[in-house]
Amino acid sequence: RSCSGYVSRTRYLMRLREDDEACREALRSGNFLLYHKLAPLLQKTNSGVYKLACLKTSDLEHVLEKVGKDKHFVNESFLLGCTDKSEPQFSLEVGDLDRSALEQECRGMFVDLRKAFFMITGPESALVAKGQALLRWHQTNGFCSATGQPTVRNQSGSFRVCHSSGVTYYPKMAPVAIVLVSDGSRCLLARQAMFPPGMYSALSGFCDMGESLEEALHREVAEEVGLEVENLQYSGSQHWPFPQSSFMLACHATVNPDKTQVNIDTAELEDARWFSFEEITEALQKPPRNPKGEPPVFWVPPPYAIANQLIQEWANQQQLSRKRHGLK
Ligand SMILES: NC(=O)c1ccc[n+]([C@@H]2O[C@H](COP(=O)([O-])OP(=O)(O)OC[C@H]3O[C@@H](n4cnc5c(N)ncnc54)[C@H](O)[C@@H]3O)[C@@H](O)[C@H]2O)c1
Ligand SMILES: [Mg+2]
Repeated sequence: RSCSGYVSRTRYLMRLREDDEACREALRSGNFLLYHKLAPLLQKTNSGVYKLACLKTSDLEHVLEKVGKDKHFVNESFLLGCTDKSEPQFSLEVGDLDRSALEQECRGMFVDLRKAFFMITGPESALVAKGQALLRWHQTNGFCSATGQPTVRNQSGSFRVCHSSGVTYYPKMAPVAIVLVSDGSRCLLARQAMFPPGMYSALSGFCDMGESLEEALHREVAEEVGLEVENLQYSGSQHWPFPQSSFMLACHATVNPDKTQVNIDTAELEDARWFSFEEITEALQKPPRNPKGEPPVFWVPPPYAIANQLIQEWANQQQLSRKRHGLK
């Protein structure tokens, strides 16, 4: 076998996506994430931290039986991926079943994704977001927008098809450009009125149809703060589940240090300000969110958000150049 574990897992998933029969077979040895009206099921571990609940097929069938649902309901699941051991992972919406009975049977609780996402960590956050995104997409694409006829899913859930028009629909993400603008010694962060008190983030905006990432970045910065950016540098990307599936494409950019006067689009932003290296390093060390009742202090998005990665990279870069110039 010349295939690496990664390649063989990828090929296996490819087959499950395309081959209904193979996917139905895989449901027999699956790991299932449950969602109740899109809220994922979490379980508290012995050490008191929360983890994503993951049920084996036989456990899920047992739970379904207990709450009075046919075990074939398992077939309504959607394929998400597979574990390192090539165990297929699925998500299943159980919103029509009794919530507290399920919670009791599974010894867990359904938690709104906005909370759950930050209660669990690392790769599990990405998985729980992906599971919800796929369920939501299927729930909102049940009909063909050309004919109004019902669409039919394949077994894995990698697409839906309208047999009347022949149109195939694939799950979608909306591309978003996010950019951390620097003037060389300060970086520009902004807040929307709906952000939690005190939180500032990098500038962002949905890409328009037909636009490149570069065009979207230039346009968003011009629209939101009235500046012209240059020296775009790609940093990374992530799927972001709020409010719905966004595909975040993150870059750094600079402005001429003589042209830093911001002119805020107040319809979009409540505030936009330049922050010093010292302010940023302090914010990066602060735990997110203010204790209740205290006046808002400046803080930045938590580590899992790609905005945090951009801010962290900028701070590292500043630190390096300060060292080079003999500053502390
Ligand atoms: N992960 C992160 O670090 C991070 C940081 C900042 C923003 N975000 C995400 O980026 C996305 C865009 O943020 P924004 O508010 O700056 O966008 P934005 O500046 O484009 O403003 C949002 C407005 O754009 C319009 N719009 C255009 N296309 C849209 C589409 N496909 N879906 C929804 N609205 C669309 C709507 O009128 C909406 O009110 C959001 O999903 C947000 O949660 C993620
Ligand atoms: Mg924006």
